[in-house]
Amino acid sequence: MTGKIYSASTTAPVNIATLKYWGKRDTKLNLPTNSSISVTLSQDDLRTLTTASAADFFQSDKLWLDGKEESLEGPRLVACLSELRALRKALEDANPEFPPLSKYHLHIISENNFPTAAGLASSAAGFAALVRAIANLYDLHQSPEDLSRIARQGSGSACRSMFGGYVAWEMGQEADGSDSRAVQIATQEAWPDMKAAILVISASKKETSSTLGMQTTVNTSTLFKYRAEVVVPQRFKEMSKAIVNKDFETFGKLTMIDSNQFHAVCLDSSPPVFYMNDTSRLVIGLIEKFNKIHDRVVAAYTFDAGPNAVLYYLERDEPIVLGLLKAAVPEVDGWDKKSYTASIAPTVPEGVDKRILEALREGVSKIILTGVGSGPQSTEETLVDSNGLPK
Ligand SMILES: Nc1ncnc2c1ncn2[C@@H]1O[C@H](COP(=O)(O)OP(=O)(O)OP(=O)(O)O)[C@@H](O)[C@H]1O
Ligand SMILES: C[C@@](O)(CCOP(=O)(O)OP(=O)(O)O)CC(=O)O
Repeated sequence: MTGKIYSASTTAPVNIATLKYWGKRDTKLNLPTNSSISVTLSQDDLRTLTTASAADFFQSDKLWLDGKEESLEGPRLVACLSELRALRKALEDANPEFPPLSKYHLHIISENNFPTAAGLASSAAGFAALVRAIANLYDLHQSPEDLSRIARQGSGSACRSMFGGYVAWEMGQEADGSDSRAVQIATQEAWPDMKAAILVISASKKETSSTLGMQTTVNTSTLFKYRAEVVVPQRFKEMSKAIVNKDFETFGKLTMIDSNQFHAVCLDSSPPVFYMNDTSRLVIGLIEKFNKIHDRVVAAYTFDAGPNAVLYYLERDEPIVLGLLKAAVPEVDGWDKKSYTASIAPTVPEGVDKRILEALREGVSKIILTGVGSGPQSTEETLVDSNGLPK
């Protein structure tokens, strides 16, 4: 017997930090040791689509990710579901005519249009979509800031994917995490010409998870304390100001030095944690040289917990940045996704060693061209069929 299935679907974006979150002061609540900042990337290129559904005949909570059933027993998922259910329960208590969705089991179906667990921030988009979809299903009226506190418990960086544009995660001080949440620094419209090129250097699952890597750093790195207590608070103010002022020179410089410091504290951990590889380091060398030749910051690199490079640059510099990348990796997948790249000529600026470009060719498998984008969006597209199962 099947009864009514209630459902809601949303998409959610990936975000790539420009001031990195690395370290937890509370591992259960995902409370960070420092505030962080990120750019939300366009969902035209990278997105999670999640449908949350509830019905009185569902036998248990279930999650399907990219067509495969996954366990819902992990403490992070449990924390998100129980907080959302408690909010729905309060709404039902105040409005007895509402259907008792808080008592029904959930079927959650999700698809990422990019590789999962490959250092492309799938957990951020995934948990943001899960929280947003259930909040929509439950008709919750909490603000994105409030919901970001729940998404944070799924994966820290997920709290920043509750917003589009330029986003800060304020670390907060409270032991219960009530003030550790994401806020928007600037909308996508306020600084729309931010572009990003992702060089996929490896799309395989990483060796050391972010969760494990950052706890090794917190427990063993002596440089880490200085980063969290002295460097990041100052950098947070400078980067927020650079974003509001659309000052790419400062934004880009801070982005690069912060990525490098994050990887330095990883190296200062015991045992050391390595996320970048030789190709990643070639990208750093190339971009440093390129900026030097132009005598300004044209492109800024950043690397998360994996070897993939993300380059931020402004739209007006697209011809020279993509000209360089076309000279380096002309054959990789991804160029054909954007028709405007056909007219961009491969260009090697004088002073760039062609051997570096040739070496890069060996290590880069794909390019994703994207830019700043919006936050989660409700959609009519649904992943659930009339029996409450994945379509
Ligand atoms: N759409 C989704 N819905 C729910 N959970 C998801 C979704 N996508 C990813 N996840 C969860 O996130 C995990 C992957 O997170 P992980 O941190 O290992 O990789 P990543 O997010 O791609 O990389 P990084 O955070 O370093 O950029 C998956 O194993 C899954 O548990
Ligand atoms: C390097 C980072 O991407 C680390 C992200 O870590 P996660 O948010 O994936 O970690 P958990 O909270 O343990 O799920 C930097 C960042 O996104 O700020």
